[in-house]
Amino acid sequence: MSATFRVDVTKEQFVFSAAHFITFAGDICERIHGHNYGVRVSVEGPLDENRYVVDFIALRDAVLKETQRLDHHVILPSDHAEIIVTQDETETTCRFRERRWVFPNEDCILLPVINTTAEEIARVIAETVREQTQEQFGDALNWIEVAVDENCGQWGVCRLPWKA
Ligand SMILES: Nc1nc2c(c(=O)[nH]1)N=C([C@H](O)[C@H](O)COP(=O)(O)OP(=O)(O)OP(=O)(O)O)CN2
Repeated sequence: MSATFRVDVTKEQFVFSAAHFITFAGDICERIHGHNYGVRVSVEGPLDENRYVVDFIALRDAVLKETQRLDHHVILPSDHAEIIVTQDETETTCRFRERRWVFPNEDCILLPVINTTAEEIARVIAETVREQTQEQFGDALNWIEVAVDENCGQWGVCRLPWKA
């Protein structure tokens, strides 16, 4: 069997603090609460002329850009069937049945997810990092995986093929 190679990057700076709430079991909607999310990223592929899969630093910087974008925001889903998010010039209003939350626009990040679970947030980070680094890293890689830790060891993980 031939060798396979992968890089894993996880840094203290990858922690982002954000508020969210999810629905589960059909109609239970959590109270808004926060997590200090942690992130790990992995990429698998052949070694290049430097004997790298990819440069740690370039991968680190792409993830940092995304964790910094999410840090200190309320993360809301844009694709949930019942959490309805609307925005006017200044405010973001979020409704779930009879409940309503209102935030300044600048405090919110809408993600293209059904529910803001760790798995879904991992997918969004993986898609964004893949898109940002694809030109630089080329197309020989096999996959990218992002893991998001919601609470000291509760990880949601998403692996995407390198070629979208
Ligand atoms: N597979 C997943 N399971 C759960 C997710 C998730 O994203 N993926 N998310 C949640 C909730 O968001 C929940 O709020 C998790 O938060 P946590 O603080 O861990 O909940 P606890 O009740 O365990 O909190 P304590 O601080 O430990 O009391 C649930 N499941």
